Amino acid sequence: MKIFNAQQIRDWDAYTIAHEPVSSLDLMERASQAFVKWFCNQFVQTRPVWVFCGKGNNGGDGLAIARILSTGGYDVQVYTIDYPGKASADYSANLERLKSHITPTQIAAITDFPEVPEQVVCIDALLGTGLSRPVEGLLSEIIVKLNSLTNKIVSVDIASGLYTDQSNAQDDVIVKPHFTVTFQCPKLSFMMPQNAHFTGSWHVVPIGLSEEYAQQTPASYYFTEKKAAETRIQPRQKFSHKGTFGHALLVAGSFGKMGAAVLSGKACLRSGAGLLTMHVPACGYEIMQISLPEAMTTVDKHEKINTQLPELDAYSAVGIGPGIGKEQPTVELVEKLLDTIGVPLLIDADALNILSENRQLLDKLPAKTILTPHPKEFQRLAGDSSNEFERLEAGRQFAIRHQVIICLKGANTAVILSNGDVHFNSTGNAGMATGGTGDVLSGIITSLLAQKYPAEDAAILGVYEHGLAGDRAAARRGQSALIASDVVEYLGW
Ligand SMILES: NC(=O)C1=CN([C@@H]2O[C@H](COP(=O)(O)OP(=O)(O)OC[C@H]3O[C@@H](n4cnc5c(N)ncnc54)[C@H](OP(=O)(O)O)[C@@H]3O)[C@@H](O)[C@H]2O)[C@@H](O)CC1
Ligand SMILES: [K+]
Repeated sequence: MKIFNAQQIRDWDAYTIAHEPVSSLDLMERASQAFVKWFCNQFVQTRPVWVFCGKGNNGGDGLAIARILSTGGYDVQVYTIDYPGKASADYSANLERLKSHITPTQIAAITDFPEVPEQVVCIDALLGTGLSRPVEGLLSEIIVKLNSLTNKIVSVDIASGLYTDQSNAQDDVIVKPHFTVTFQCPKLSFMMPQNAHFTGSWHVVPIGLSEEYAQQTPASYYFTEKKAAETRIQPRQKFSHKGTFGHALLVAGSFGKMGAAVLSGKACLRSGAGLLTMHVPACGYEIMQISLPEAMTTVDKHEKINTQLPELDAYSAVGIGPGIGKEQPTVELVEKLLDTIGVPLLIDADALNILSENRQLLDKLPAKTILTPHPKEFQRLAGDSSNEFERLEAGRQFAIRHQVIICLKGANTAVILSNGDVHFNSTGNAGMATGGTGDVLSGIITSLLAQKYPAEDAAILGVYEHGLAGDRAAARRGQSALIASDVVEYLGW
């Protein structure tokens, strides 16, 4: 699913109005009905609903939502806010329509803000995607009040005060909703961990905006859901054999960190590679043979670290990094690998740190190499950023400059392609913030590369399936108990 920016969303709206055709007032009605449908599934009719409306179209939605809920039997009160600025035409039209159902109360000063009983669900329809500047004055006082309540808050389209596609300042006043019900597509700002408090649990509801516009309008940002991920899966043919599915090489492990090698190796096999060879230091030989009998093992001459590059001819993809450490002989191994590799490559963990500390190696990265940094590793690679929008932009510039693919790990892992397009992942949960899950991801993606998946598909699908396995595991045992081995256990597609 494409993620459009605020201007594109306005254009999408206008395109739909012109081409469907539909009046903007009817489109607002459709959006409001879609919101109400979600709302009625979430909150029973006995919950009183108070709607706080600004004067733009977001406020217009609020008025229409209030009317529809009231017609549907909810006990609804409406608060309009008296602040400088002109009301939109559809807001005014909906205010007229509302009057035969509900008499709104105007808030002219913060002292007019009502006492809100505990049971009330508050709907935030103050400002939407038309936000153009920080919220000030009475509107900001109202947001502060709303945020001080213990009541459930549901934001219409986007939390009031939150920008759609740019970073807010640290001290901006923004609603902190429990839920956001957003129209037609997720918003870029929802993808940023810094905004988690300002989205709550967010849900996209379709409002029938033009499919044609969505298809023909280029976007730089995408949200990878089930369908987008599954279309990338290559079905296995009946007459295939293990040679069909490639031979992966994982260079992993060091003394005390053989677990990283085991986890990535297991994940690699569970992700469909025909054959797997693990290259590990001598101390890891028995560990690998016992814990991963399905894999072959080549051992380094060094007891504790990897120093030698195995002959690469036999392999269809290579993954390097989990648990390897940063000793000088390992740095040399990474350099030699970059000088000689002719098959798809994944670089993770300490191999990324080696790149950060030996920056001349960056110029040797083969095109479409997949890098899987967590935020700290990414910072070492690409430098500091003052917020997550800036960090994402730094990631795009890095990916374009070096022609690599970056999986920037976190909630909604961002897969940044070498043309700068970003695919945010929809799966995964906070239980996966535990040691070893990154090693699992490396194994999955290396496996897909070995099976000749295009690098973009390997990254996007690998990240999706990794998160999905984590979600299955969390559903079975809860987030706190989740460990990386569980993610491997629940892989499967
Ligand atoms: N897209 C769709 O398909 C559909 C969208 N719909 C709905 O429309 C919403 C977008 O509507 P919208 O453009 O009228 O924006 P919204 O945020 O309500 O108000 C903008 C007004 O507020 C003003 N303003 C800006 N910042 C301000 C501030 N800090 N403090 C005070 N005022 C501020 C701004 O002033 P200006 O920037 O022009 O000076 C302008 O006058 C969208 O979120 C969704 O709910 C659905 O109804 C139907 C389908
Ligand atoms: K809002």
